[in-house]
Amino acid sequence: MKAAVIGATGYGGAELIRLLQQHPSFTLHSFHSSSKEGESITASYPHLETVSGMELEAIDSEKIARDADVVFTATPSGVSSELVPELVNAGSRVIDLSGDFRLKDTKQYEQWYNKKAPDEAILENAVYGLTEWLEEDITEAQLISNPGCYPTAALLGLAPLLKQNIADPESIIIDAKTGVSGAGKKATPVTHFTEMNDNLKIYKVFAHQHTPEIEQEMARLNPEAGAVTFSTHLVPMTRGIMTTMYAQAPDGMTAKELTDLYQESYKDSYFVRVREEGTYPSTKEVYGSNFCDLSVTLDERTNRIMIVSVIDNLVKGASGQAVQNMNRMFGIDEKAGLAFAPVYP
Ligand SMILES: NC(=O)C1=CN([C@@H]2O[C@H](COP(=O)(O)OP(=O)(O)OC[C@H]3O[C@@H](n4cnc5c(N)ncnc54)[C@H](OP(=O)(O)O)[C@@H]3O)[C@@H](O)[C@H]2O)C=CC1
Ligand SMILES: CC(=O)N[C@@H](CCC(=O)OP(=O)(O)O)C(=O)O
Repeated sequence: MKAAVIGATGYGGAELIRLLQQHPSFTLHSFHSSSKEGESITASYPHLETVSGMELEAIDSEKIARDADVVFTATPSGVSSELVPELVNAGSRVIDLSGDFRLKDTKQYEQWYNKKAPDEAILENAVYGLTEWLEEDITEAQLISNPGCYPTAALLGLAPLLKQNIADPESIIIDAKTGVSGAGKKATPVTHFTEMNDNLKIYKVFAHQHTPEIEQEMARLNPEAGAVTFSTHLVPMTRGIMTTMYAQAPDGMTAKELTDLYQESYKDSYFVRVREEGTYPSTKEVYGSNFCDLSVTLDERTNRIMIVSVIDNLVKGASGQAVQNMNRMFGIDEKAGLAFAPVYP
């Protein structure tokens, strides 16, 4: 089967190329660019020399739909909302990495992204692809909206608690940190070297566009869930997200019961690894991989649950989960092309 990647010159696109070039059932059919048509991908990414010398092609939705079995749109928010409907209407099966098709409430999208919402008919049929918690079979789905990086880490960490209705959802606080590749390839005044080196920054305080996405999906897991406190920080590292989450526990709960619940919840999920009680994951332990490592514990003095969740933002937080969703869409083993160990140290 054949895959096409739009936005191949970005970080998410480059990661899709890395994952797809060694996939057992898909070949990389074409890469597409809005600004570098005709250039070799190695002009943008010399590390892909000998891996793929293919040329970047223009974005022609009709042609892509005719030639490829699946299309990844690793394009910015506001671009996907225009591009994805063209592809869907031309008959493509699409996995979109942007935030454009995640929020079902278009008013919320316009408020948090400050952009025009996508076509409602296309949006209605988009399936939110948090793979481990998909409620439906996606083998017939035409459009998957791949979750945001922070929501992936946060929701995988909170889902067992929410599903079992263990903690008061109103008490949940999500404190998150990310590596700088989360901001994409272009340096900005916030992310360039002298700003980020030897520094730790809080940003988008109470204004992060992933807040409504997390709330929407928390409510799907537990209708009692409402507004959440969510803070985001930039850390001087390339890849990785750590979310540390807190919730008030009911009386009488033990750390062991919580760990047992998490281990049971994820016993059939290859990519979610729940740590033994008393051990905590770090971002390096998932670097370059599709794993999400979790630990859960209880502070007996405050009766507060603490969950730690780590992912690689470019893999489980973007391109890896997108490939996992593609595997599900095509009814093949969800681990295909993804069952490799993290890069360590
Ligand atoms: N980085 C991360 O960790 C994560 C990113 N995402 C989301 O994935 C998407 C891709 O992110 P990322 O790769 O980091 O971003 P980058 O900024 O690194 O790359 C985005 C690419 O989109 C292409 N592009 C820009 N404008 C247009 C346009 N008008 N039409 C078509 N293509 C365009 C550009 O390629 P060209 O100029 O060659 O067309 C660019 O290389 C974004 O929506 C992002 O929010 C989601 C989760 C995590
Ligand atoms: C470090 C950094 O800036 N990270 C980005 C991650 C979000 C992203 O990738 O955008 P989507 O909304 O399309 O998921 C941010 O915090 O906005």
